[in-house]
Amino acid sequence: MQRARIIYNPTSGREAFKKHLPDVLQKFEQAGYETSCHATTCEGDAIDAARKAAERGFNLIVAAGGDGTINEVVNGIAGLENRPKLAVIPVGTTNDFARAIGIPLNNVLQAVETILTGEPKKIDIGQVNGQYFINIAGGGRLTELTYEVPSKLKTMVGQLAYYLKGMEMLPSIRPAEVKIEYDGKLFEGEIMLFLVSLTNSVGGFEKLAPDSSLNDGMFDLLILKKANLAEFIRIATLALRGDHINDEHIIYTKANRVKVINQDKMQLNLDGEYGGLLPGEFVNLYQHIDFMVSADKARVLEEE
Ligand SMILES: Nc1ncnc2c1ncn2[C@@H]1O[C@H](COP(=O)(O)OP(=O)(O)OP(=O)(O)O)[C@@H](O)[C@H]1O
Repeated sequence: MQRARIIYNPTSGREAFKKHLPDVLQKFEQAGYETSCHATTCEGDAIDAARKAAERGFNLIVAAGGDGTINEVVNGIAGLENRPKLAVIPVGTTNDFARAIGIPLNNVLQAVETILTGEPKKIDIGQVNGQYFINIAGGGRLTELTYEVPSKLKTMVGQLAYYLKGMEMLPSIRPAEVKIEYDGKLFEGEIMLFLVSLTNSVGGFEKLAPDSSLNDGMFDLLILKKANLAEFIRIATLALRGDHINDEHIIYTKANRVKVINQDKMQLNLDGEYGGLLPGEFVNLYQHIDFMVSADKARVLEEE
């Protein structure tokens, strides 16, 4: 008998998941899973809950929440030898990862249907300084705006909140002096930000890392070198269409390992949350987690 554990964040998004819970449980039961659930109680609780579920032999963990909840569930199991499969029901404010694996957003029952008709696929995740990430990591003042946006504002206006906060911060953004080693190459100089990404859709910029693949063992590394305000606005506009990658201020390349050594104090951003201070070495863990992806996405991944 297959066993599934649903770990859901009751505060996520518009708190819409709970009313669907009986239907969700029933659908997983009908599909042959003996299913139970756990509502997270505070920040970090999904890490513990996921680890316990893995240790108790659940075959599938279903994370219901936003990117923050999936990140925690992954952090709970990524270090274990025997890792259950993961599935995602996206009900958060930002659901970049669910979008990347083809799970429909903001429709709980459709998401469940997609999971149950989908396939497990081995997907890369990232590791840095003992922590794991699923979408993106980065550093530089500009990346800090993701956690300076108050969550109430996030829920109310979604992605727009990031842009507004970004506009407000722009004039105060200072470059930072760094050394970045990536797969044997070295960049040394002042940067506005660097990003190490696993998926191509980041904070509403769907073409920020246009070449990223979910299962090739490589990050997309993007470095934005020192730029003035006018240059920065021009590059951000290009980035909306994915046309930023040939700009002279940008380094955009694939890398399996990225080591960042900072001269100035620099915070690490992991999947949009504060992840401690840099320096750090980012390692791509090749096909480390089995995620249930949509049938369409499974076909695309097989063809890549
Ligand atoms: N019971 C709880 N009370 C308060 N916070 C919680 C609770 N359970 C989980 N959390 C925290 O809420 C954070 C955000 O959750 P999550 O990502 O699921 O939803 P979101 O905020 O709607 O979406 P996103 O993070 O994608 O913007 C998580 O990082 C988690 O630590």
